[in-house]
Amino acid sequence: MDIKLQQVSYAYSQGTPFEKRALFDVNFEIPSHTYQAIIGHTGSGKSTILQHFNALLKPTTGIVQLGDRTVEAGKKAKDLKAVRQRVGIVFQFPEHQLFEETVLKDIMFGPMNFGVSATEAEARARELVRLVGLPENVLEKSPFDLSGGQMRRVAIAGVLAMEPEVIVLDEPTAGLDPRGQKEIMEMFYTLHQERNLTTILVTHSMEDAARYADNLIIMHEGKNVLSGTPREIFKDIETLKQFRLEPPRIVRFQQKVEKMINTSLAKVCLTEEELAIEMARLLREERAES
Ligand SMILES: Nc1ncnc2c1ncn2[C@@H]1O[C@H](COP(=O)(O)OP(=O)(O)OP(=O)(O)O)[C@@H](O)[C@H]1O
Repeated sequence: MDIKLQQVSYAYSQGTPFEKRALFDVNFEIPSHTYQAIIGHTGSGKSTILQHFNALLKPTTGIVQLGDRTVEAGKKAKDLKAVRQRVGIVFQFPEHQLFEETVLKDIMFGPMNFGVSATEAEARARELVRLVGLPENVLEKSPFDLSGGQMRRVAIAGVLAMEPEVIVLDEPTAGLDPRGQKEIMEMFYTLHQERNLTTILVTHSMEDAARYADNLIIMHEGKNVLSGTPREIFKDIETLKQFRLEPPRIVRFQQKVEKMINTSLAKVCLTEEELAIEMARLLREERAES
């Protein structure tokens, strides 16, 4: 399902003395099956936008198109329940929302609430605990007896149990150790590839945005100011600085190397592996010349 925002503005507490405009005429489209990263400095409007992806917030002005459903300022939208099944949101620290006595019940809760049979919901839970990297015996445990990292995985399994077409990830690795962070990011990338899951990652990590996303949407002061592939976006460090963003460490390192050897590499490298390959190519060319 495609998501399209047209001239979307949003104000918190509209019409009160506390009114706070958080989005201004935001326009972009997220085609099905793509992996998008939304990046921007603190307060740029990322969390406000993501709540429009399943109509938790409705625009103050403008139109949000969620597949065949239209959410429009001042109009009543039909059948948002179906949209909420199709778009799963993994909020920051999703483990805070766990509440059932057992992991099994917690993962089954969402699908059963949407009319899935207990047998089917249990089958999904058994498959998903494995997929998120937990042993099957956690199913009978209380979620509150698990470690923070394990609780995070249970909460993610609960969102996946709804079998969404789109998954929205709000800083999904916040607070995890580096190994846990990598495992979770790799798991979502595998899901994106193997199940064609449209993935929207809201992140402060330029490294994750560079490594995983097909396209980046840059937010600044409530507006979408820039969009493009990671290579396009991270090529222009000066523009990024205007939006108070820095490119990934590896791109900054490449710049340092280029200054040292007084040569530009053929492309912006987004990972250490890419930079190593480019440097090896340079060495081969130099050997061939001499
Ligand atoms: N519930 C709220 N009531 C009033 N203003 C809010 C509320 N939530 C967010 N804001 C304001 O809206 C603006 C956008 O906030 P938002 O949380 O969407 O930004 P963000 O890019 O997600 O920030 P962060 O990276 O810190 O999570 C900010 O100025 C923020 O202070």
